Amino acid sequence: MQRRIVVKIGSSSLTTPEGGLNRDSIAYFAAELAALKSAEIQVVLVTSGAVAAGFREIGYQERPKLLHEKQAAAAVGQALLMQTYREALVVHGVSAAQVLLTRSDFQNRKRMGNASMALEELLTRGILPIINENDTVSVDELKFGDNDTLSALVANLIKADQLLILTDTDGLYTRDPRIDPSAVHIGTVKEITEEIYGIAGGAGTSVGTGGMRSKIDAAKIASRGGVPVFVGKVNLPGELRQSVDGHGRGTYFETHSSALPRKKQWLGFISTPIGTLTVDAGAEEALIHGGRSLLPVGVRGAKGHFQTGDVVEVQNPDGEVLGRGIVNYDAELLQDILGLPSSEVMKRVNDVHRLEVIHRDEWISLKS
Ligand SMILES: Nc1ncnc2c1ncn2[C@@H]1O[C@H](COP(=O)(O)OP(=O)(O)O)[C@@H](O)[C@H]1O
Ligand SMILES: N[C@@H](CCC(=O)OP(=O)(O)O)C(=O)O
Repeated sequence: MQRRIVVKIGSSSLTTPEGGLNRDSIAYFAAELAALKSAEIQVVLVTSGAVAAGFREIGYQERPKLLHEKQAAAAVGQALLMQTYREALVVHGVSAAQVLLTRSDFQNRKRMGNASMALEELLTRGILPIINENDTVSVDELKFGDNDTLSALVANLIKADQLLILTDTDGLYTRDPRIDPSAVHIGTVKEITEEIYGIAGGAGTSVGTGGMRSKIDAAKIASRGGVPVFVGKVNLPGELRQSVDGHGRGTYFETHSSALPRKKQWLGFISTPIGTLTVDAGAEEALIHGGRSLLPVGVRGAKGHFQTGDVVEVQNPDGEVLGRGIVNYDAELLQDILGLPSSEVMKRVNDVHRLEVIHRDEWISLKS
């Protein structure tokens, strides 16, 4: 079985701060990607840079902030981006395909099936799929915004062996190194804890969007999908291959667990919660450490107009998100029984198919 890698390149590595594509960078990445393909590694590229590449040509002085302006800039920039990649790749005999995806595509099983089949076919035929968010049609609440999350979902979808998130810094530091030059580099992260989230800051430049925080989010999604992640910098010949082989300038995020079942990946990282439940300390313990289901007795409050079968977010009284699950009651009925012991619930309801508010098989913990 051939090794399969997803490489994500951020705007900061592809464009100049003033706007516009850095053609030398794209030529460099094209050579590095071609070298992986020559080594019989299957590669999918997730690339940002459409907005940054297009905004000057459309007449904006700086990276636009309004959604419709970003969408217009991306429409110009995406064509430029693909054209530049294709020209740079053809020199190495590599043919590229454009794939544009949105978050709502991941929420639709059929569309995901189609994307997955198309990607498989492209890889089988030796083509390099180049993926970006379909910025021009993405609406605000369904946007990835940065491509880090998109790259993690793609890595899980195609069951990649590794995800490499390339950026302008050589990985994670104890603080944003642009702000604190004495920050210490972290070579390996065994587990993504609250502490790791605490040290990751926002974007470093005016062209980048997600910063280190969104890379940690992505690393979490991929590692829960069973895909190890590298976040770092490559700009020397042969350095992408070295990074794949574990000798890169960056941070390696390990994965211990085997891949979560697809249903749980969907629940945790793709679904859109319709409501929020607040649970007490006993229920938190049962869900997080006990591997148990959520019973009505542990629910303190419910917000939102959810129906049976919808996804809800679960939090503790401090507002900390504990996870997500599929709820077995609609909001109205749950209001009548929350806090009640199971014996009492059984007296009041007669046609629910389960007593549990969230069954453990339909729950994913998101607590770090
Ligand atoms: N703890 C940290 N360690 C390293 N970089 C950090 C940290 N916190 C914030 N950053 C910033 O994240 C930036 C990379 O993210 P971003 O600008 O979004 O790049 P990209 O366009 O490649 O996605 C770095 O340039 C750095 O300034
Ligand atoms: N889809 C957008 C990605 C936005 C962006 O800047 O993302 P990133 O550089 O990965 O933080 C684009 O191509 O401009």
